[in-house]
Amino acid sequence: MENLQTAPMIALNAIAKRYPGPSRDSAVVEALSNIDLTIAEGEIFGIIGKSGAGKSTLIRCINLLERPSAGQVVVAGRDLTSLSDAELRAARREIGMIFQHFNLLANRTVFANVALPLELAGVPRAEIAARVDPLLELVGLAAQRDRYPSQLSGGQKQRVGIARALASRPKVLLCDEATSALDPETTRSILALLRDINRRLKLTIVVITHEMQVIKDLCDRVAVLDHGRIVESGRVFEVFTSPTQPMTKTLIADVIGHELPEGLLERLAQPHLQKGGQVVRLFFTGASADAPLMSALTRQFGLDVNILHGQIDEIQGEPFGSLLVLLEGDVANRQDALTWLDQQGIRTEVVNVA
Ligand SMILES: Nc1ncnc2c1ncn2[C@@H]1O[C@H](COP(=O)(O)OP(=O)(O)OP(=O)(O)O)[C@@H](O)[C@H]1O
Repeated sequence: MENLQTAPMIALNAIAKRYPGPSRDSAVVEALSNIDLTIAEGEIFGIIGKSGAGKSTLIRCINLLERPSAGQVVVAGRDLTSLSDAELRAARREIGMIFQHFNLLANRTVFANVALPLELAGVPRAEIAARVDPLLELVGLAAQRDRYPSQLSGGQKQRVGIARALASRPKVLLCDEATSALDPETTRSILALLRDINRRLKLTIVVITHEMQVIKDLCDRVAVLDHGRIVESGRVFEVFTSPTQPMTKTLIADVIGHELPEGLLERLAQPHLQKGGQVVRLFFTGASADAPLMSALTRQFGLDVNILHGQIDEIQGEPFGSLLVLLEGDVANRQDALTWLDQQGIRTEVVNVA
């Protein structure tokens, strides 16, 4: 079986990027500091961070649209920072890029937009047609072949962008806020297309976005940037369900629903709820989400369990969620139950509602 961990497609080694400050006397802007990142062949990797964290700078360092002030950028085994201009132009053909505002040429048809990188690379006419038509088929735009960008929807324009990026048969696709200008339904269809081409072409995809739902639906791994540094990284499931850094928690708060609904805590503060009981939040991930816990708490520890609130979600088929329960019963038994839950791999949080 193929092991994606063995072949790094992208390695960023100790990357730094400094920009001159806005005026002669102002301090240098440290847009990126000491970035080490390895992305495996065939992976879909997300980079998130607040505005100004350095996401655009980082993704543009991967194809050297921005030249790092220090460090090495290795793509498909080649150190791009050591190449001559001509070598770099050739190496860039292995790295496609798509953009938030599509960047299509208005006076060219769909076909001619996709053909452009091949024309620039001197590919013969007959071969261009033989390569572009299957790409239009792949992105679902065969019927729009001779239309102009102004005659297309946003989603169709991004499909042209994707086909154009794929024209030079890249190994890596960089996506710079590629769905941020699209409505949710169109976003889903573009993400499905990206997943499809990732699988069919074994394309390595790097995504920067402020849309956490995109990371949740699309990416295998994610890195969190804060002030130009990677503060947390790992599998999307781990990072989103067990974030360790405050910045990560802030970024994912809306999409993961760790916050309890407004008004619920107020209702919980009612004195009769608290008498002889304790409000506890149980966090489930993966296999533990399916375990028959409630009956175990009742049978093994003699507790009454009332479910007050619950939510279940999944990240690419892996379930996770939380349950807010009122545990009633003997204090020692409640304590034993919490210890037991911990041993079952269930994180618990006693909710202070006083
Ligand atoms: N060409 C430039 N000259 C000077 N400073 C720059 C330049 N490009 C970016 N910066 C600065 O570098 C830092 C990182 O910017 P960057 O655009 O990479 O962040 P970002 O995370 O992509 O933000 P956003 O989500 O708002 O696009 C910011 O402080 C920004 O002002």
